[in-house]
Amino acid sequence: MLLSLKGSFPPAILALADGTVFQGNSIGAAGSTTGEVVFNTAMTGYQEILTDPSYCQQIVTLTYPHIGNYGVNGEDIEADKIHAAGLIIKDLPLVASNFRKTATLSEYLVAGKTVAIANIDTRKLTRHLRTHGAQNGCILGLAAGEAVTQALIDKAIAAAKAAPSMAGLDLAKVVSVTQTYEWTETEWKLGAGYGVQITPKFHVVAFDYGVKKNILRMIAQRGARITVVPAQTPAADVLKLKPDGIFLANGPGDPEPCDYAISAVKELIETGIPTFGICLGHQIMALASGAKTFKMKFGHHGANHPVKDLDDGRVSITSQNHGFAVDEKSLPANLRATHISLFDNTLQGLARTDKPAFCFQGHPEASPGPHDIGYLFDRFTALMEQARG
Ligand SMILES: NC(=O)CC[C@H](N)C(=O)O
Repeated sequence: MLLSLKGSFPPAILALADGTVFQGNSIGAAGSTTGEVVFNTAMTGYQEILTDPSYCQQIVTLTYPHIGNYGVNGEDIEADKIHAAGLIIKDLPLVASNFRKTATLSEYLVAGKTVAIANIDTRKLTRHLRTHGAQNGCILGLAAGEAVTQALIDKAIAAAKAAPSMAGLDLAKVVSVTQTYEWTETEWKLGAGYGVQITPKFHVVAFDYGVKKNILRMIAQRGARITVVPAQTPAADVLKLKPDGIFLANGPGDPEPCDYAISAVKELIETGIPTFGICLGHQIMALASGAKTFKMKFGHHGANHPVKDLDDGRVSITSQNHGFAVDEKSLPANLRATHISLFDNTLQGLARTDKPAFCFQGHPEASPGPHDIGYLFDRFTALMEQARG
């Protein structure tokens, strides 16, 4: 099976900035891509991962060996296009089968102009990234009939070395929308697909730093109509919309240079409007409250990360995708730790002690992943109920 696949796809090269080179097959668009190479351990959900805007300028390695088994469909998307800079997998099965399948993974990557490599030793690559840390890389996907040469390998290494470092990059404003829009779509149900919120109880304003659609669906499911605003919207413009709650989205890049977001959030939290942040939104809430963030060695990217709720001891299995984290030692007096990662004890959740504002580093919306920590969305709606009195 593998042999016939190898024969039907042109060669591809993956080069890391430290000069490590892998050779495999190009299963996506022909061409070249660069980005920070990270690994994700989720067993399913490659379409949600590829479309997650938080992967902008990152090349994702999937550690699960068979990727593409169920093809792709029109529903499992977290944004309207692929945001990951590239994809690295071990084995692309020749047969993709699912009742919702509309195309194969390879067709989807080509249509989405995404460069991708298969048939490399993803275990070896992952061990390398774990030992040496996430680093920049380049995938060269050759055209049919082209052969790998030393000149092409050197070109890929040079491109990997020249790619910008993720630390210091403000990408939230790059992926954010430019126009405000309304959101009413609710969660997916087997047989019915996505629903619509027709009787909203709350109005939530969501900052789009690179928002995943399933976050908006889960907020809408709980009775909100949502106005999604561009990342650089000033606090005064948000207040004019008279929100019952404010949501700070996930997003790509380093949170520290997002000064526009940090100052708007600082001002908004002070008003006492209930505020909830996820991932980049969590990091921005922490920075707006006076804490500090740092770049992790290889981050958390997966769908099986145990996280402990420090208030009740409950452990949830969570979806994760972050390369930066909030430094626990930097927490000011009005910010308290609510959750920690049981993998490495890093901070996973925070709450303000003086305002109805809280945030979470992982992904309670899953997509892909388990729904254990979906209770955080209920906490947000409970805060909006309380604020109403
Ligand atoms: N998913 C996210 O929002 C990621 C946040 C940030 N870009 C990080 O890598 O830590």
